[in-house]
Parts: sequence; structure tokens; C-alpha cells
Amino acid sequence: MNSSIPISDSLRDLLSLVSLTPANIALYGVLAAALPLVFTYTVSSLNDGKPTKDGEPPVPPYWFPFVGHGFALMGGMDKMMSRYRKTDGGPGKPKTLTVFGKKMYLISDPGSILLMWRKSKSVVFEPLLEFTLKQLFGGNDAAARVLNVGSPGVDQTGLEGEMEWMKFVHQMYIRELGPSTPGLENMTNVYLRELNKEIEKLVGKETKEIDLFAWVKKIMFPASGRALYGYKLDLGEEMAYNFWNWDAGFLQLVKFYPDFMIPGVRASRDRVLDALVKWRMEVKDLRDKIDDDVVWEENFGARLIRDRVKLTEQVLAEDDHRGHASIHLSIFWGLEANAIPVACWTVAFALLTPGLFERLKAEVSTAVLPPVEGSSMPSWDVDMLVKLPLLNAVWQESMRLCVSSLSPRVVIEDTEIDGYIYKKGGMVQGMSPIVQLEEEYWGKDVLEFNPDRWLPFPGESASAAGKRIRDYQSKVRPFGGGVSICPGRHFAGQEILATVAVFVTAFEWEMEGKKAPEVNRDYFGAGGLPPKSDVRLKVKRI
Ligand code: HEM
Repeated sequence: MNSSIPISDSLRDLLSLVSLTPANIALYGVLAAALPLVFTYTVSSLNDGKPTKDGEPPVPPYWFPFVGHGFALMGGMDKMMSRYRKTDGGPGKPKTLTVFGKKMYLISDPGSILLMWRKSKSVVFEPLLEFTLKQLFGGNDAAARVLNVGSPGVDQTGLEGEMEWMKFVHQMYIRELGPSTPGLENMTNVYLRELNKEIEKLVGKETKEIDLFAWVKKIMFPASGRALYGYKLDLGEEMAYNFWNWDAGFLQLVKFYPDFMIPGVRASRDRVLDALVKWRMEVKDLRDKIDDDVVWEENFGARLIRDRVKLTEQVLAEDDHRGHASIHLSIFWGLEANAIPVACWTVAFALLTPGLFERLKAEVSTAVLPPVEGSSMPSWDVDMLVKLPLLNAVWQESMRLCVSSLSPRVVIEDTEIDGYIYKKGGMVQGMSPIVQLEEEYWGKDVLEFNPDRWLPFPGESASAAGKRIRDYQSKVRPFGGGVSICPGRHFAGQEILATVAVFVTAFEWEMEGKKAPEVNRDYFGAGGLPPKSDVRLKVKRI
């Protein structure tokens, strides 16, 4: 008899579950909503770690049908990858994500990223040009059309027979920004001259307290702007404010944030566009009066810009001011937005890493030349400067820690990379920032600034050191790769190395007890990363 009591109790429990009380209705609602999620998660977990039936990289488990990995992605690609990294027990396994029915492939093995760049006929950047131009640089349909002509993976209906603007521009990059070209040499010389002028304006013999990052930005923004765009573009304080205010919202623009969530970002970008409109109006009639052989002059700056202005005028209506300005803004952003933060970090580490300042000062003194007439600042043998091992090591290590460049591509034909199939229509992200900070490649001190890892270790043979350092170089790719690799990388290198040389040579610094700030990694994928805080130092001219 005793045993009947529990049976009737459980029956009562069961009946109470099926009776339709409001509490039960709510419970069933929750269960009904959870069921598809649990089902999706269970099925996707069963396939975890295996290639898909089409041979694509494995799909990590996810909960939400259709939304797929969308929510996880919103939490940040870096956090997502570090979770997968833990589950995989090692680095470098590629992943297929599904996001609102679309495929996104994440590649985080350095060798596979390189292979992906080499497949430049079927894995291309061009289908993203229109999005980039409109969403980030404020371009219009007419300007997007210009970039789309001849672009692989972009429907060419209605574009046949028009000029392939991007093709010409890529040729110009090689001609004007390539190593040892007169274009590059002149830009670097102008940059150094303008850097010196800005410094002479701002620093004297009396000691001054500064915020290091803000101060380096203030000096470099007009100097590098003039090296590319000449003297007629407004590079004053308001322009700088608008530029950095817009740049700070860059990731949110990529994610289509509305204006109320990023107040002032689009408005600041429009002010920068206005400045470019004003500049073009002022200089455009001079373009045919300047000899083709002139590599740099004050109106257009570098010949590259003069040639881009001429080319753009062949394909856009003369009065499409926004169209012209947005195309000119893209290279202006490339120039300022990445190189300046990287230079700030390189200077900060050079000054604030114990013992480094004196070593660097001694090394760069071998490339110093007497000041040019009319200047109180040293000048430089740039060819020597760019070969200095410690200076380069400091730059490489700063980029490893402080640049977060993704390399987005679209698959336009099914493509095999390292044994996996990447399907047409999918988007690919080369996850170089993950490689740069992977403990298995760099060791326990992966997050520490250690320029000496880029130099031969004590007792290491030259060939072993060369091999190790080449291997390291293959794991730091801040400039992307393949045919869309950053064309400004040689100028960036020269300008950053020269800036560090000037900053360790021409000033007396008071930096007792100060440390380089922490890197703000919330900006994953944004290029040159900002610091979490500024650092106050005292400085005066020697
Ligand atoms: C440290 C500084 C810099 C970094 C980290 C950087 C990074 C990058 C990256 C990651 C890309 C995309 C590459 C890819 O898709 O694989 C890129 C493209 C580009 N960069 Fe840079 N960049 C820097 C400096 C510069 C400078 C100084 C200029 C101008 C002189 C410049 C102009 C450009 C342009 C025009 C593109 C687009 C290329 C195209 O149309 O295919 N960049 N940069």
C-alpha cells in the first residue's frame, strides 16, 4: 500500500503539468521557444570540428536558427575566436560561420591567410568597394559606379566600355608609392620638412607638459597630410578634430549604427568631405599647367594625387562634388588613420621601455645629417635610417601589439585553401590580429613589448636568427596582402621610422616612472589601435 502513495503523487504532478493554468501556458511557451534552439545547438554540436558536407571549414555550434553566429559575432570576433581556440586546443583552425543565412569564413592560420591572398582571382576585395565607399567615406551612387567598373565579382551590366578606374589607380600606386620611386622619396622629404616645422612651432627651449599621443597626432596630422595633399587642403585644428571624431566611429559605421547612437560621427565626416570639396575647387584649374615631370608641388601635393584628380574628372560629373571628395577621402583616411596611431605607439615604446631610449638614440645617430638651411632640426639619411635593425625591431614589435588589421574578401568562385572549400558568395576574413597575439607562436611574453625578439639572440647564428625573424615576419601582416595590399606601406614605414628618430634625438624628455599605456583592444579590426589612456610627459628642445 505504501508504494501507491508516490505513484498517485507523481500522477498528480503530471496532471498538474498538462492542465492549462496561466503558469503552465507560460512554461509551454518557453519550452516551445527553446526547443528549436536546443535542437539547433544539438545538431550543430554533433558536427562540431568536422568539415561541412561541401568540404567547408567546420561550423562551430550555435543556438539560433537563421541568426546563426550573429549574436556571438556582435560580442566581438576576437572574443569569439579565443573561445574557439580554447575548444580546439590549439591555434589556426578555420571556421565557417552562418550569419542571417550568409556564410562567413574566418581564417586564422598564417600560412592559410597567405594562401588566401594568393588566390586573388577567386577571393577578392572588389565587391566590398561600394559598401566601403558609401558607408565609410560618404560616397554616392555615381562614385561607387566608378569603382565598380571592371571589378571582379561585381555585376557589370550597364558598365561595359567604361574606364576601369581601380586598375589605373593600382598602377599609379606602384609608380608613385613603390620602393625607391621619386614619388616616395619626395613625399618622405616633404613629410620630414613639415614635421620639423610643426615641431618648431610647438616646442621650444622651455619645458612643456604634454599628452604624448595627442601631441604626436597634432604634429603628424598636418605634416603627413601636406606630404600627400600639398598646402591648399585645410589641415587645421578643426579639420583634425573632425577627422579623429569620424575615425573613432569607424567600426560603428561598418555596423550601420544610426546617427543617434554615434552622434556627430557622420557630421564630422561631412566636414572633412567639405574641406576636400573646397580644396578641389581651388586647385583643379591648375592641373594642366603643371608639368607631368613634377613629382610634388604645393597645390596638389604628390603627383599621385594630381593624377587621381585628373582621372576622377574623366569619370565623374564636374559638379558631383561629393562623389569626387569621397574618392579623395579614401586615400586621405588611409594616410592618416593608421600610420599616426602606429607612430604614437612606436614613439611611446621607444621612450618608455626601460633602457631602450639610449640604445635607439645611439643607433639613429649613425643616420643623422646636419640641419638644412633655415631649420634648427636635424635631417636624415633616410636610406640608412630604414635599415637600422633596432629601430625596425621597435617598429615591428609596436605593429605586432598595436595594429589590428583584418583582410576582408569575397569568394567569387568555389576555392580550395589548405584542404577546405570556400564556397562562392561567402565572405572571408583573414584574422591576422589573432596570429599576432598567439602565445604558441610568440611565447609566454606574447603581450609584452619586446623588440629584442626581432634581433639575433645572444649566441644565435646569423642564419638561425634570419630564419626565425622571417618566420616572425610571416606572422605580422598589418598591411594585409595579395593584390589589395596597402600601397602606402613603404611611405608609412619611412614616415614612422623618421618620426621616432626625430623624437629620440631632438628632445630632452622627463619620463621618470612613466609607462606605456595599455592598448585598447575593444577596437579589434580597426587598424592602428588607440591607447586606454594618454601619458603625460615633460619635454623641451635640446
Ligand atoms: C601603419 C600604417 C598603415 C597600415 C597598418 C595600413 C593598413 C592597410 C590595410 C590592412 C589595408 C587593406 C589591405 C588588404 O585588404 O589586404 C590598406 C589599404 C590601403 N591603404 Fe594602408 N595602411 C597604413 C598606411 C597607409 C598610408 C600611409 C597610406 C597612404 C599613403 C595608405 C593607403 C592605403 C590605400 C589607398 C589602401 C587601399 C588599397 C586598394 O585600393 O587596394 N595606407 N592599408
